[in-house]
Amino acid sequence: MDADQIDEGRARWAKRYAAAARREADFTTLSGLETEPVYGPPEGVADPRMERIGWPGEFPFTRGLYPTGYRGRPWTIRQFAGFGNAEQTNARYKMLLKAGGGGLSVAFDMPTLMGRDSDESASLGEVGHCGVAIDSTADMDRLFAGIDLGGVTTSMTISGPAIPIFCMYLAAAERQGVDISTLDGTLQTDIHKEYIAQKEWLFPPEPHLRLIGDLMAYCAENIPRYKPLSVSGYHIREAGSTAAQELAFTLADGFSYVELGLSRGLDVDRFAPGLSFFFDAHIDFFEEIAKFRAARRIWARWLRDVYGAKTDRAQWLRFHTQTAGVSLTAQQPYNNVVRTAVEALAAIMGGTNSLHTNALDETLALPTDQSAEIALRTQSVLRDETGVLNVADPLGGSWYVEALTDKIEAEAEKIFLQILALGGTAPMADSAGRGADPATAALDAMNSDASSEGAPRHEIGPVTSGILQGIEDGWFNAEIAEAAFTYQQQLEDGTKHIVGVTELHDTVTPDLEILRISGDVEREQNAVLARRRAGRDNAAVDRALAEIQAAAKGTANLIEPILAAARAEATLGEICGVLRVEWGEYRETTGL
Ligand SMILES: C[C@H](C(=O)O)C(=O)SCCNC(=O)CCNC(=O)[C@H](O)C(C)(C)COP(=O)(O)OP(=O)(O)OC[C@H]1O[C@@H](n2cnc3c(N)ncnc32)[C@H](O)[C@@H]1OP(=O)(O)O
Repeated sequence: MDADQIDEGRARWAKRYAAAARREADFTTLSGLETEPVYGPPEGVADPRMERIGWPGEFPFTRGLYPTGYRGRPWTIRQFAGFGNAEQTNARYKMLLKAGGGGLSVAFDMPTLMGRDSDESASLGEVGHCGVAIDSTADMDRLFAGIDLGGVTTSMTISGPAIPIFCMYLAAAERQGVDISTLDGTLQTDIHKEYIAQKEWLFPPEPHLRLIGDLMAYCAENIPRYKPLSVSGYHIREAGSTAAQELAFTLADGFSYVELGLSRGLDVDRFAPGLSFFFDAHIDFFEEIAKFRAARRIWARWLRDVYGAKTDRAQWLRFHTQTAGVSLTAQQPYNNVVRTAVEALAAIMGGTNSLHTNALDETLALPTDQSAEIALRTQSVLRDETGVLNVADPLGGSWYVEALTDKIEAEAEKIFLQILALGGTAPMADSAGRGADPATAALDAMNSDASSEGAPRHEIGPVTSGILQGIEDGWFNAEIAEAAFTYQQQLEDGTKHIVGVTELHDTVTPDLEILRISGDVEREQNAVLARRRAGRDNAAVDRALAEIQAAAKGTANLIEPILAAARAEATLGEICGVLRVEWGEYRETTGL
C-alpha cells in the first residue's frame, strides 16, 4: 500500500476515533508517558503489509473491531462457573459479580449436557459434578434468584440440548418480569464441534442443524441482541489440534452456520451478528495472538466476499477466550497461575471481547472459592495495572506477529481447501497457476446450480457439505488425533517442554485442597424433582410434549412449542426424550 493510502487510512481512523465513545481514564504509562490510542507506519512511508493489517475498527478488522480498542470498553470478565445444585452455583455467581465479574457463564453438569434428568439411571453419580444440575425451569429460577436477567449478559455452555435449556432461561426471565425481547447473552449451541471434538451430541447432524436454524430464525426475529451460537474452537484445541486446525475447523463451522441461515432464507446482515466465537488461548504467546488476529481477518473477508454481508457488524468476528485447560498441570499446580496469566495476556493482545481465566486447581477439580478468586484477580491485575488498555492492537506491525498472522491464515486456507474437497467442491488453481483460493471456490459453489449432478449437498452449502462428510468419515477426529500424537512424541523426545512434568520435577509444594461435590447433591436434586413432578399440571405437560412431537414430525419452528413446555415445567429429559423418539440418537464412526 502506498504512503498516501496509508495516510488516508490513518485520517479515516482518527475521525472515527474522535467520534467514538471513550472512557474517561488515564492512558499514560506507569511513569506518566503519553500513549497514542493506536500506532501505525510513520507518515509518508509505504508498507505493502497494510492492505492486510489495516486500522482498528475497519475492514479487514485484523487490528480489532473498534477504533478505540479497549479505551472504549475493556473485555468482559466472564468466569465459567457451575457446580452442585442451583443454590450453590447462585452463591458463586453472586461472589463473582461482587468481586468484579462482568458477565455470567453457566457450566452445566454432565446429565444436563446430555439432555438427561438427574434421576435417570444414566445420570447416577454425575449430578452436580462438572457443573450445575438443571432439570426444569424451576432450577433456572433458583440459579438466577436475586440476579436481574435483564441487566446481565449470561452465556450458557451447552450444545446438544441447547434449545430446551434456552427456553427454560426465557421462561425464567419471564417469571422475573423481564421483557425477553431485550435479553442479551450467548448460547453455545455449536453442534459441529460436538461431533468433531467434544462428543456431547444428542441426535444425528441433520435434526440438530434444523433446531439450530429454528433458533437462529427465532432470535433474529424476536431477541435481536442475543447470540444464539458461540462457535467453539476451544474444545477442538483441547482435544489436541494445532492452532491452525483450531482456527480453520472453527471458522469452517462458522461458515456452515452462515450457510444454514442463508438456506433458511434469513438476511445475513441480520443473523450474522448473532454468531459469536470461542477460542482457546494456549501457551505459545505469539502464535495465539496471530491466531486471533487472523481469525478476524478471515471471517470478515469470507462474510463480505462469499456470503454477501454488507454491514460491519455482520463482518465482525467477536470472540470469547478461555485460557488453555490442557496446559495446566497437576504437578506443581501454583505454576498454573503463571501459565494462565501469560495465556490471558495473549488473548488480550489478540483483542478478545470476553475472557475466562482458569483456576490453578482446574486440572484436578472445579475451582474452590479461593482459586476462583485468584483466577478472576488475574484478569483484574492485567486490566488495571499493566497498561494493556492504552493502545489498540499494540503488536500490530511487529515483523514477527504480522508474519505469523499471515502464516497461520495461509495454513487455515489450506485446511479450508481440504474441507471443501471433502464436500465435493474441487477448487482450481487460477489461470496464472497461482494456488486455489478457498473463498473463491466456495463462492463459485454457492452460485452453482444447487440441483446439478455432481454437486452433492450444495443446497446446504459447500462448507457444510465438507463438514458433514468429514464428520461421517471421522476425518476431523483423525486429523486432531494425529496432531495430538505428534505433540506427545515431541514431549517425550524432549523437543517440547512442560515444567514440572517433562522437566524440573523437584518441588516443595504440598498437595492442594480441592473442591469435592457431596453425593447429597444428587439425592436432594432427585427429591426436589420428584416433588416438582407431583406438583405440576401433568396434563399441561403432556399436551406441550405432544405439540413438540407434532412440530418435530413436520417443519414448523420448534422454539415456541419447546418454550411452552418449559413454561409448564416439563423436564429436560422429557423434552429431549420426545425428540429422541422422533430423530433417533447419533452413533459416531470412529477410526484413527
Ligand atoms: C470449556 C467449557 C466447556 O466445554 O465446558 C466451555 O465451553 S466454556 C464456554 C464459555 N463461553 C462463553 O462464556 C461465551 C461468551 N461469549 C460472549 O459473551 C459473547 O458471545 C461475546 C464473545 C460476543 C462477548 O459478549 P460481551 O457482551 O461480553 O461483550 P461485547 O464485545 O459484545 O461488548 C458488549 C457491548 O459493548 C460494546 N463494545 C465493546 N467494546 C467496545 C468499544 N471499544 N467501543 C464501543 N463499544 C464497544 C459491544 O459492541 C457490545 O455492545 P452491542 O451489543 O451493542 O454491540
